[in-house]
Amino acid sequence: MIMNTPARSSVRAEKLIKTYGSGRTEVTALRGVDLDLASGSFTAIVGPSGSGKSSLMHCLAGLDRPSSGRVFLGDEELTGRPDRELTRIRRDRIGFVFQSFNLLPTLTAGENIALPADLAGRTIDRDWFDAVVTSLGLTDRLRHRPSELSGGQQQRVAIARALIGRPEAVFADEPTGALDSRTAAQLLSFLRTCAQESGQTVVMVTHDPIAAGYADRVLVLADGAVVRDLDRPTTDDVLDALREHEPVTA
Ligand SMILES: Nc1ncnc2c1ncn2[C@@H]1O[C@H](COP(=O)(O)OP(=O)(O)OP(=O)(O)O)[C@@H](O)[C@H]1O
Repeated sequence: MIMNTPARSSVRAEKLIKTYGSGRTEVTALRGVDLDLASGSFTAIVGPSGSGKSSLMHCLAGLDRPSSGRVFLGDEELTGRPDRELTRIRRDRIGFVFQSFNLLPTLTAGENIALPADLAGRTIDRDWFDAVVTSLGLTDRLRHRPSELSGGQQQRVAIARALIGRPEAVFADEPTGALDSRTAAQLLSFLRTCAQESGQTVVMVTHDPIAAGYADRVLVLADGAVVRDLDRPTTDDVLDALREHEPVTA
């Protein structure tokens, strides 16, 4: 009998707890999250505002440290490492798209996209650069500076920058927030291709059930815990799961 090999684990978290502040102002953003995302998977994290989505992504991407628990990228543990090593792992193996695009205003779009690879001293694969830029519709915008681009174009430059080094894990916080529906659909299809064809592990936070419908797996977060784990859900499945966990309003 042929056994299916279990998918290789890429991003893993054990008993993640994240609290901010202390004493009377203490807020618990994550309450013991366990997570295992396979290489080449595309996962969407959804949930009400304040449910802990950004906190979870920041801990998984090594941008913030959990209060307790462990985070792994492949076989390497991120938790407990000195800042210098975390910075190296992030630079070499992780791409991150922030809600605020964090583009450098004095550089052109093309230079912004190439910057992380340049800083890491890596040569950029021209074919891959062209594929990313074309899929994101940025070919005729490469010489523009961020101030000369629309919000959606700046968002796409930030996404191209995160993808250009072909990192094994890509984390995107609301990547379609500033995009019209056609450009959003193009981007989501491209992220899915990155997962399926390049084996990259893609994790995205989104408020949009349609965007979540592009993912293989949707995790619903509520009050700092994963309350649903949906396998290839439709947009309606995501909407239903979100409705179940809407915060009760008076
Ligand atoms: N730096 C911080 N200091 C104090 N509290 C914080 C901080 N960051 C987040 N929180 C709190 O932690 C909880 C989870 O926040 P988080 O940003 O992770 O939620 P989210 O699901 O991403 O929200 P949104 O969808 O509104 O972006 C919230 O109650 C928030 O107020």
